[in-house]
Amino acid sequence: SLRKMVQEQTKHVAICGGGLVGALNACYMAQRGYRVDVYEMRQDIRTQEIVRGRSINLALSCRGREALKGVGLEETIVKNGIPMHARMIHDRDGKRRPILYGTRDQYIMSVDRRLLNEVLLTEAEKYENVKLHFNHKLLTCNFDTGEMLFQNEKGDQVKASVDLVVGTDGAFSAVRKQMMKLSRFDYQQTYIPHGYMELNIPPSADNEFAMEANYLHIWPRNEFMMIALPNLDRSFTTTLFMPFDIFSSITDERQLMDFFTDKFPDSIPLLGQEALKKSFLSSKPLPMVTVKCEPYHVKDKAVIMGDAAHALVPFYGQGMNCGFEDCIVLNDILDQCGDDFAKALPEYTRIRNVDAKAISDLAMYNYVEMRSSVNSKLFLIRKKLDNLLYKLFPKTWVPLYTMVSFTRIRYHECISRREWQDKVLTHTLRTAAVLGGVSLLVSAHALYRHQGALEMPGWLQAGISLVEGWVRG
Ligand SMILES: Cc1cc2nc3c(=O)[nH]c(=O)nc-3n(C[C@H](O)[C@H](O)[C@H](O)COP(=O)(O)OP(=O)(O)OC[C@H]3O[C@@H](n4cnc5c(N)ncnc54)[C@H](O)[C@@H]3O)c2cc1C
Ligand SMILES: Cc1cnn(-c2ccc(OCc3ccccc3)c(C(=O)O)c2)c1-c1ccc(Cl)c(F)c1
Repeated sequence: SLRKMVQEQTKHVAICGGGLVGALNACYMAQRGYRVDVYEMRQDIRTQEIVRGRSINLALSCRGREALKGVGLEETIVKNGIPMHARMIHDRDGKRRPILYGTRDQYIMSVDRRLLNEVLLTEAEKYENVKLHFNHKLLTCNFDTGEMLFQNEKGDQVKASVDLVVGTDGAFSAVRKQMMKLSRFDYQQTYIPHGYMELNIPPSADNEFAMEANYLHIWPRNEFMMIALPNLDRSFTTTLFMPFDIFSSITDERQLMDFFTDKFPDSIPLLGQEALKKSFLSSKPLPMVTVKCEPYHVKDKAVIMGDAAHALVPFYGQGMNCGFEDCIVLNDILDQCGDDFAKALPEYTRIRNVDAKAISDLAMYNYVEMRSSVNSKLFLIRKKLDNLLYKLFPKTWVPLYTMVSFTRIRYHECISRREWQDKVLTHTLRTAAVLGGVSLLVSAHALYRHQGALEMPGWLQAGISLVEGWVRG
């Protein structure tokens, strides 16, 4: 029948992992007319009750917004987010200084992770060619036949076979695990010595934000960093980043209060002393892993995206933004290749791998930089200098953070442009210094001659002979 023919013609795709990237990608593939089955190992998060004070939020920037726009969701998400126009740097003496991210329209957004996932799942479900399967954990998949084996909540095994397996199952991806058995699959992972712990700054007594709302609050203390992003309920989700061995050295209330009084004194009244003690001493710090691998595809049968392909350390706030941008990149390539997976998948690896590695390196660079040399003074100086040079040379000195967060310049190009800018700037500054120095010497020399001074000071003679030598050389 016609229906059977159409069904044969229609690409059948399984998306393993209904997290942020999987749910978004389901919308992109549904838009292409594919038959989409999403398999998520957890239960439907939309049925779980909301736990107050446990909201996790994420910084959404340009790349992620563009991806949401591609499926008509940007407005919905922006409406439910809070713009952050600047960083608010907290000094140890409690002083707070804002540094703008750029112009009025250059801001990042604080969005609630759970709400984002729910909106994406609900949007995906609206497509009649999308089916969501919760409580389905992928066990194995066969890249020759497209067969997949799941385990459902009853412990039964469920089989499925499709034209394309999409692995969006996160940093510990089962699809990637299968790929690792194949020859010439490169893989590397690194756990960093820092852990992170989420704390909560509740609204103030009169139910207002306890700090300025439209800011990314940062307490940079070299090897300790803390950030706070605002929530719609006027609380701030606060994340403390610290080496695991420091976490484990704080075992009682005294040690905890000594530590916070020394490092983050202004945050104690905001977090609430009793709440801080309770949540810190009852939580375990979580690990952060970075994963790099190549290729992202297997023949015309499988592709991995999001954290499954490139888990980043969170020191650039780009993991989700990068995973969302993966969806645009693959969608554009499918347009160019006319939905021919044999062509599109190798092209996806060729294009995306170099950019994912670039943002992974940038995130790790930020981690190393901030851990080793960035306290609040230096944070301020570097960002103010960045903004000043950007004002003076808007075409040549675009801060790296601006390129990464407010443009869709390919991640690897952000690095090469930055290196070029550094070269240009150091060359310009050196030339200016030399020219400045030479003109200083020449005018000083002329001044002395004019005043008939016979004996020129030694530094002037040395400088003049240096310049003569340089000019002759
Ligand atoms: C502390 C911290 C702060 C962060 N802050 C930011 C930020 O500010 N901005 C930003 O852009 N990013 C941020 N990130 C990164 C962001 O959280 C991730 O990049 C993003 O969640 C990746 O989405 P994903 O869908 O690829 O993976 P995940 O969100 O991990 O989703 C994977 C899904 O797959 C499911 N799954 C796993 N295994 C299986 C299986 N075998 N079968 C079926 N389903 C499976 C999981 O249940 C999950 O639902 C942060 C990360 C951390 C750790
Ligand atoms: C969630 C999120 C969204 N963006 N950023 C972010 C990251 C780095 C930044 O600068 C690095 C730097 C500052 C000073 C010197 C070198 C590098 C800036 C900035 O420029 O404001 C903003 C984060 C974030 C995530 C974790 C930590 Cl620990 C953190 F502090 C911020």
